[in-house]
Amino acid sequence: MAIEKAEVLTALRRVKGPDLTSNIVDLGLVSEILIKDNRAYFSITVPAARAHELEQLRLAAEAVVAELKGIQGVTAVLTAEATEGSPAPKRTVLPIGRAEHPRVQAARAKGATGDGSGPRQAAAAAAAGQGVKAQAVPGVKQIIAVASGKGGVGKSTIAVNLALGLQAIGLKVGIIDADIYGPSQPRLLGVSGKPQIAHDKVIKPLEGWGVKVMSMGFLVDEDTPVVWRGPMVVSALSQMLRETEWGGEGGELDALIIDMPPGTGDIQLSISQGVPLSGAVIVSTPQDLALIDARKGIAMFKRVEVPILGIVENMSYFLCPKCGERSDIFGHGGARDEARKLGVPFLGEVPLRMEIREASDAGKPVTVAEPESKYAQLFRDIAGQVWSEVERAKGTLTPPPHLEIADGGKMLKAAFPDGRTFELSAEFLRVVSPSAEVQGHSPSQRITVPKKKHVKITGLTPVGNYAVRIAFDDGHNSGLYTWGYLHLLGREKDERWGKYLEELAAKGMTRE
Ligand SMILES: Nc1ncnc2c1ncn2[C@@H]1O[C@H](COP(=O)(O)OP(=O)(O)OP(=O)(O)O)[C@@H](O)[C@H]1O
Repeated sequence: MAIEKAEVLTALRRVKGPDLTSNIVDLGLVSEILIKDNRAYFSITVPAARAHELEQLRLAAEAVVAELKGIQGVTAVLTAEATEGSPAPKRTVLPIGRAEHPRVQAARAKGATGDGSGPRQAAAAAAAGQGVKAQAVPGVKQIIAVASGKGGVGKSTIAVNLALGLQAIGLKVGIIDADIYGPSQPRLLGVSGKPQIAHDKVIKPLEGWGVKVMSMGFLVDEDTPVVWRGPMVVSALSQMLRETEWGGEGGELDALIIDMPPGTGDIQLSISQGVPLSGAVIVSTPQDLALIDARKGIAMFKRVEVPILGIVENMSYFLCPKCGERSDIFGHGGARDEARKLGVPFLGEVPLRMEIREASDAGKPVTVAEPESKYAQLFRDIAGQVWSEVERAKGTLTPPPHLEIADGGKMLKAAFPDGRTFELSAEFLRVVSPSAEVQGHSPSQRITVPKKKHVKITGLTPVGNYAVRIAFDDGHNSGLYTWGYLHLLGREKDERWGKYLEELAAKGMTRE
């Protein structure tokens, strides 16, 4: 049954205004009520100076609406009329601490399973940073936030290429666009349309280049007033996280990237408290101002004990397409210095390049558009480091193996400190090369075919202390094999890739 605005207004008439004589509706304090998917959103105008003491009023308003039959969620915020310095009165949401909603308390006391709306409320409350411990997200192993202290630094571009880079190193990946002020992931991944609701009201995510994608843009219309987008982002994100079928047929996602809204305000804080993040990647440009904001971002994540996986310096330098000359137009190296000072990993410098922008505009990010380019390589290297940092933070980092090229290059022997030794044929390694020419994470989506039969390994180049780059005699040398990936290949080569390799063999390829 759809919730009507009139019902919400009737309920709110039970709440007395700050003067305790009349109710908040008749006092004209309640804003336009927005109802989406049986979730109600509204604001109550109060004097800015009394925001803290009127928190009870906000809670009371949420509580009376939460009692309506069929309601799925309520978000009320206190706003103040800000007239100073602006020609037209403007509403600002007051940044107040949000206490736990009584209904959430009740649901939690019941183990958050009681009346069906309890868990959802608890999840929304968790996402709203209301002191509920972040719950795990079904179908997702690790969640990585990509954040920036300010807008326009290329956060979304880095996020999508990071997702594709992670996929290229053998992981199953999804991405959520939480940037309510300008959702761009579907466009970047060349995806259009809206996700379908499958069985049991579960949302089926869209998919672009093998990456599962959900966007705030699917749930919150562009015509939603900006003042509402902040509060809505938190509950819509919670809904998207927990009601989307991330796992599905392909199995659990190894990593879900959240393209965060730019900045370090209340919304970002709520997300980082309410979502079980494995860590955060901070994107910055080299300018001092951007770095100050990046520092704020790092401080915010540290405050809520989210590990910083590292900093990426984007638009780090300009490479002249004609002469190849490099200019440090924004200054350069600031993020590297900042990372050193703050004791967080520095993940890499991404140049300002037309190819990167054009590829994004065309819905085919550079990592898939030009997989052999140095930019794609760079994103795979960044992804490799990010993943190692995630594993380090979780205590699951695979220690380096002893590697040996055997049988005249036909075989790689990998002996891991856990005592396991794997023999991986050159041809198998070539086929499962984690380069971006390999699109998609399932064997059938992989398009890599060695350029010659009986391919051999010609060289191993260690990268950091987390991966090796393997060169083959057909000229391919851009695949980055992390220790974790090599271990996985050894463990699961038959189950995951056996059938595919048989198909290749049927086409005339051999496994040795
Ligand atoms: N390294 C780069 N080289 C060239 N263009 C880039 C690069 N990184 C990002 N851009 C371009 O800069 C613009 C802004 O990038 P993007 O949308 O990724 O930034 P953002 O930080 O997510 O922005 P917002 O905060 O507004 O969401 C886009 O047009 C994008 O294509």
